[in-house]
Amino acid sequence: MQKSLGQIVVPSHSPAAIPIVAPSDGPNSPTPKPVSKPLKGINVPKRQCRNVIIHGFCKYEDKGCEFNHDGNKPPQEIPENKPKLRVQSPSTRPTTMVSTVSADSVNAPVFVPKFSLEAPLPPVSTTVESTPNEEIETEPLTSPEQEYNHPMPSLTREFSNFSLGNDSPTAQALPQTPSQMLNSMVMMQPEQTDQYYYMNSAVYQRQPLQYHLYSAPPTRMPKLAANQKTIQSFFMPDDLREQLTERNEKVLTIGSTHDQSLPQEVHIYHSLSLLDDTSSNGGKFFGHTSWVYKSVCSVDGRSYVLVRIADCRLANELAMSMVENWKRIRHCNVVAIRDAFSTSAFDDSSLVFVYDYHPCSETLQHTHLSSQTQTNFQRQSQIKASSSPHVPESTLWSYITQIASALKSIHALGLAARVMDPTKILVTGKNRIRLNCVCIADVLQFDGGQSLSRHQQEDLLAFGKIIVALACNSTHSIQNLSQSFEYISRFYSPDLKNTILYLLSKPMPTKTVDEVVSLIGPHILQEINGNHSYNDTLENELSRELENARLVRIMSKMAFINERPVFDMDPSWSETGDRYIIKLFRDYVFHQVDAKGTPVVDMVHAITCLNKLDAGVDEKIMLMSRDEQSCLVVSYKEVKNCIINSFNDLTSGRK
Ligand SMILES: Nc1ncnc2c1ncn2[C@@H]1O[C@H](COP(=O)(O)OP(=O)(O)OP(=O)(O)O)[C@@H](O)[C@H]1O
Repeated sequence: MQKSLGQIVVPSHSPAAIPIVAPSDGPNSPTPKPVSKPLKGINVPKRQCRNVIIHGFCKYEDKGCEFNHDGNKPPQEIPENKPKLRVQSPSTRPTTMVSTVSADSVNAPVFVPKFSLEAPLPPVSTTVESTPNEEIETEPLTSPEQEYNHPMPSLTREFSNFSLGNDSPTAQALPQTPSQMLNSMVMMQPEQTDQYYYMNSAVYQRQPLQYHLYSAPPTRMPKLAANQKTIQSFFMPDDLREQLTERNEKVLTIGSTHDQSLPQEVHIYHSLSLLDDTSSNGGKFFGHTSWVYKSVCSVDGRSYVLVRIADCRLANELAMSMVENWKRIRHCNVVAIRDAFSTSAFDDSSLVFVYDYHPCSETLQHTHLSSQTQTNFQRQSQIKASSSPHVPESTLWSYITQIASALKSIHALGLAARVMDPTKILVTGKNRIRLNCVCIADVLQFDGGQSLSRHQQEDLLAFGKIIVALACNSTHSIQNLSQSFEYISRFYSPDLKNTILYLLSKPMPTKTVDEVVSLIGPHILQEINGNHSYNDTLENELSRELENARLVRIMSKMAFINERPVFDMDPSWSETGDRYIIKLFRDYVFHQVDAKGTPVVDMVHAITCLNKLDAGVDEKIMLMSRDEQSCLVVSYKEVKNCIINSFNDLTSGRK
């Protein structure tokens, strides 16, 4: 038999995923039907046209419709060489699987016309099986090439509908309570309604993450066969997923709405919440009270940090020009400043500096030098050399490298950090640090850059003090340097001690951050190596998740279509035409049973099938109806087209 697009031939090696079982003879089928394979030279009686049965006439009677249009006459014979498309019951030919369904049949819906009789009949494609040995004649809707070459832009549009992120401005401005939701519904005209509006909305209070629900892989894995994989191998490690989920959660969390003291809106920022709620008096910044808020920008929908300097009036208007200078610094170890403005929204004259928000960040002070983590410095001398230091040397070198790198960029642009303090350095994730609150000092104590070199020398000095504090695990260590160096010599390498000595040495013109960088050269290489390895690990994880994102999209589309009770006024919409194929495919992927009727729960099978479906490969599979009365051989590509068509139907705006 010739393979063509219009005819499906089951490949001999086709994986018969659902065993082909002869149907049991029900009460309604007392006699087995004869094999209906059209034999060469024998004419087959022509069958009654369904359009005549349903509508009383067939518009295509004179336009090539090959079926019998004379309701009372017995079916005629058709010429033997006329191409015939049919589905045969698997019961009749269980071994050769004569599923001579047209490939186009996957697009066939359909006895129920969607359009009125006056309107042109929907051009449906050639044939589909609904029960064994039944055929329906149709005209192809589009050429197969047209169907398979689905335009990319429309595909992209469809996928963009699946955006579940909440980082769009629309998503951020969503109603939070059901009553707000109701109000917004009332106010919205039907044509304004975004059909995905509520998909993105956080209507209910977000619940805290249930970390205990994340299960780790068993500690002892059973020995796996070569073709077996653990379920964990498909997904990213739990700890990484937890970390990323927690960050996403932090970004989405909007502060307590009960804090009425905060303004609803400050400039273009709303949903303010205090980031540091431990102190009721705020922090101190060059003698000014400061507050740190997380907020959402109404322009781009992203979260930002607002550092507010309360009750502050600038003596020199030029001071704000420093913000533009600082905006030029885009460095991975500096929290980027985005904007600065003065405002009376807090019922005073406040200066507000806007920074990028890095969720789940802690200050260096909090991570290593808080009252709980600090060791009593007086007892340091009693600590034995055999015990390990509080901050491992590799971590200290990582910090030194990152701070040196940040300072190098800052000093190179003719600026000084001036915020070298453990409370102004953020730690995010493992050893990832960033200088925070840059620029504020330059604005509050504006001097037109006259004391730049002094400030740069102070940066290096403060850098040295931070490392001493971290190494000795005490902020007081700097007050007793001889004891501190004794401790450092005991626990850390001479390289580290020399670097600290250099940073704490007397300020002089030759003492620059460039010198520091050359001093720590070998450790920078180590840091680069570590970063590359970590990047490789993350990329590896990303590549696996990439597949998962594809699968979620295609599964979501299937879920939108399958078992939909009513669409287009048609209660059987999800059971007919393209949708029927999708349903059978869903059964093929997820609802298989073995010979004993036990469910086959095979993740590898499901993921492989879904990947092939998403890629739209030409490989053919055999789908079988639930009553096992009919089977259909289709390619993944055809199933994918069915999904695309049906999803387009759903999203075309028809009611
Ligand atoms: N850009 C940012 N991204 C994410 N979190 C931040 C950012 N800036 C600050 N934070 C968080 O806000 C908290 C408060 O910041 P702040 O600068 O006031 O630190 P602090 O330790 O309270 O210092 P101070 O004692 O001077 O008030 C920090 O602990 C940090 O977790």
